[in-house]
Amino acid sequence: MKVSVPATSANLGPGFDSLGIAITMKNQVIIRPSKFHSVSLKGEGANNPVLKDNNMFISIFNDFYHNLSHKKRHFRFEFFNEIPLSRGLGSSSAVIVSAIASAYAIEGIKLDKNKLLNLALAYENHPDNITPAVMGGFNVATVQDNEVRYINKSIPKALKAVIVVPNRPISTQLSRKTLPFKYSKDDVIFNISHSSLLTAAFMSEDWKMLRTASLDKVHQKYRMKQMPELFDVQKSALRSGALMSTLSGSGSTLFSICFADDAKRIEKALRNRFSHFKVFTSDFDNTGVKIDL
Ligand SMILES: Nc1ncnc2c1ncn2[C@@H]1O[C@H](COP(=O)(O)OP(=O)(O)OP(=O)(O)O)[C@@H](O)[C@H]1O
Ligand SMILES: N[C@@H](CCO)C(=O)O
Repeated sequence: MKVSVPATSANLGPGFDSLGIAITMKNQVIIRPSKFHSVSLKGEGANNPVLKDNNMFISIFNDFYHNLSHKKRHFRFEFFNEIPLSRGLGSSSAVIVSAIASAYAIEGIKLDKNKLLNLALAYENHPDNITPAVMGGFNVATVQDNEVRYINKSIPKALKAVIVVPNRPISTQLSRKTLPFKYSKDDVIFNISHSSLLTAAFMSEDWKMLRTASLDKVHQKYRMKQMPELFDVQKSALRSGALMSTLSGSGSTLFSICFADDAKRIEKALRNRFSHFKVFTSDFDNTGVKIDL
């Protein structure tokens, strides 16, 4: 059985804890019944001993598997990870979503995507990464009465993402602690209006509006101060023709959206200037989690 889950970029500027989008970069796991428990890891995190010995996927999978099945079985887990850890591309959401989906699939139980999303919420209480990880595309989401309420929109092929991944991680948990406890009324109004405009721009495919609509006063500047070079990455991306450029999730990745025809030029400009970072272009994913039995 094989499960794959896309990487995601959350917030998209002003939509803190609410907006998120999926790209084609993904994590994949193949699970087979086996005489003994064993784990193989390829790609991102392959040399990280924590992922072998105390793997978040295995512990979430076991929680669900033991509740769903009364048989005692062992499995071989083969992980192929493309999503870098703690870089703001939704690595933890991908793990949560794939572990829950796998436990149901291995027991042959069909799991509705909305139920999967609500189960994932127990492990990540903001819905902006888990919603695109499950559904694909652009998503605006909130939580009410312990349920994710969302609206989803596919992204056309005419758009691509140009992504700059710094060589230093930022933990979401720590990064959230750098944010203020209180915001001024002006900043709150600024973010509500920009997040609303950004959502409307995605829904109506008014791409020229993205640059203005993606401005934020709630989290980016506080977080980017930890790695001031990110301000230069953002300015360079916009100067090279990106439609918008925002801190991805809690960082450290800078995520730019552009017209497909401009992607190679923007990627080249960013690679020339920030050769010590990983720079690449990606398509958007409109499918979300995929399960092959
Ligand atoms: N492939 C993986 N296998 C097991 N655990 C993982 C894997 N990828 C990430 N994790 C866990 O998730 C943690 C990273 O989560 P964190 O929320 O800090 O970053 P992120 O999800 O990549 O970023 P963001 O939420 O900003 O998009 C890692 O420290 C590790 O515990
Ligand atoms: N909305 C979250 C995304 C990262 O998980 C944050 O910015 O902290």
